[in-house]
Amino acid sequence: MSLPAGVQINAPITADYAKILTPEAMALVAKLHRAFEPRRQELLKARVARQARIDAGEMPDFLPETKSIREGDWKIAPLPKALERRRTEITGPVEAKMIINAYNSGADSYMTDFEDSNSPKWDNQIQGQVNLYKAIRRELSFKNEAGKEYKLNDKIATLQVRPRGWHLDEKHVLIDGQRVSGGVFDFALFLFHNAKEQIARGAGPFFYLPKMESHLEARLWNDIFVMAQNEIGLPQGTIKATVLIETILATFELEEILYELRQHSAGLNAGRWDYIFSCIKKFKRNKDFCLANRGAITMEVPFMRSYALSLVKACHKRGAPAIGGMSALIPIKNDPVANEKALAGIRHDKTRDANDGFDGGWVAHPGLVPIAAEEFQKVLGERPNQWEKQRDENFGPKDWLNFQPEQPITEAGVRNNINVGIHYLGSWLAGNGCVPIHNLMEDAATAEISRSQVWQWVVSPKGKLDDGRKVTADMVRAIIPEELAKVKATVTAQGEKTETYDQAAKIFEEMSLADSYPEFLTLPLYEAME
Ligand SMILES: CC(=O)SCCNC(=O)CCNC(=O)[C@H](O)C(C)(C)COP(=O)(O)OP(=O)(O)OC[C@H]1O[C@@H](n2cnc3c(N)ncnc32)[C@H](O)[C@@H]1OP(=O)(O)O
Ligand SMILES: O=CC(=O)O
Ligand SMILES: [Mg+2]
Repeated sequence: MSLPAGVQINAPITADYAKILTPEAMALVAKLHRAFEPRRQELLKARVARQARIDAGEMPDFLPETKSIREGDWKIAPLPKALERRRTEITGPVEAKMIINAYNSGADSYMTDFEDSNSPKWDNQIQGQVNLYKAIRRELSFKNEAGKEYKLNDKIATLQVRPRGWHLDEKHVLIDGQRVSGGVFDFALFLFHNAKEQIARGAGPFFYLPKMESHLEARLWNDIFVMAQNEIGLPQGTIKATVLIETILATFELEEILYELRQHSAGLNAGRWDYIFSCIKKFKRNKDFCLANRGAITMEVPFMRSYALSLVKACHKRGAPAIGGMSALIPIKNDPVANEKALAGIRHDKTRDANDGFDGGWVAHPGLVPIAAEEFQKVLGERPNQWEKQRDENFGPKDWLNFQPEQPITEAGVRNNINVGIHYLGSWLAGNGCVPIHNLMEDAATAEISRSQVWQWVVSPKGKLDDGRKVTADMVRAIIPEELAKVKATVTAQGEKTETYDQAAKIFEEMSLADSYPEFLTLPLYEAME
């Protein structure tokens, strides 16, 4: 297959993949890479430098140089009709059956995911692009092993696409000998093949942008949008993107992020799981900071609540949608009592978000769409959104950095983190990036919390169990084989292979006991995968 000069693909290219990896589409990838890769690398270096300053005791605050943006009178550009109603947004990995089920779920919108819920194997990435290409043209179908056929309904959800974050490379694609950004690769291929088709069908190229830490990172996406629109002949402002506020540092730049993307913004989303992970990651070496068991860090604890309400306030002040995040609760089969409890938990989550002013929220599973829809209906009635609802609290650093509760930390909590971490890593290495574990949705973001808590409880003087024992490296080393055995038994009982789980346990131990904390668990995992 012919590729533009300087472009190399070191992975299999099937006949279907060749329809995506065309010379013209790869030329766009190469153009964006050559124009913007130096800036991506600078921004990644700036993250490392900032982390070093935080490790040395610097605390984040509002940026003095962007005061005029926070105080200025501006709004984001008007949104297309297709993005006015987003009460229910279902999310999920880019597999054919799940794409069809999500599109047909009755949700207003569907965020298809190359990120947290996707394991970025070459085949997952490119087959995902093939699936979306077909789905947008209504050519996607699927038949399961029992012969059940899946097709798209007449009425389907509005598509939004989440490319990978700035930290991830696509190692199979080299441009001038250098790895391309995973996010730029996912974005450019999708946009090149589908934007005009989506517009012709009454929607548009809509994206979700993950894990950003500053408005300068948002500016990079904006500049990429501008060049990509020019390259493929789309009017400026056609692309719309919702930014996930899922790092503690981004909370200090909510309005700046909206401002950078104001021609392309579709609002902000409260990505709670990566947010908790980011709080742990950023302040993990601060002796005063140590969060309790994962289950105790709910949306109702003060630092999470102040973040969520600040996000609604910033969005509505700027005419932008505020979209709520995802509860990890999912329907539970074969246990009606536990199922009722899980569904009540979802209802509670959506009721709170709707009353707080969010315009919609995420669900993990089609069975949860009607519940989320009902709760938003109660608050919104006939209105498609509540962009007009203004909040007037003035939360700031002392609220966002008030990291409580610190207790309980229990042996069960340590074991749960180790069990979930190994289970998720093993599944990810096998190519599945979203897994039900102990009746909860687990993806890269939730697994990051688990492995980071183990690291922090070992390192922090506050990492003590409720019975007085200190969490130590020896304790973790002793628990890992016990939890690995439990994980393997569970996976075997589900009829799946366990061959990736020993490696997962090894990587988990290395990551949670290393002196130098790996910035993302997906970085060593990605190097370990083909
Ligand atoms: C922190 C964040 O980033 S959140 C965003 C990322 N996370 C996600 O997107 C979560 C996506 N959700 C999922 O992957 C799944 O719901 C899981 C893994 C949590 C649970 O999956 P399962 O145990 O297979 O669910 P279950 O067996 O109840 O599924 C029933 C049906 O619903 C489908 N389904 C479940 N979740 C989804 C979904 N999110 N999208 C589309 N279809 C779905 C299943 O494919 C299955 O279809 P079938 O009956 O036609 O075979
Ligand atoms: O991407 C969402 C999150 O909660 O993380
Ligand atoms: Mg996330």
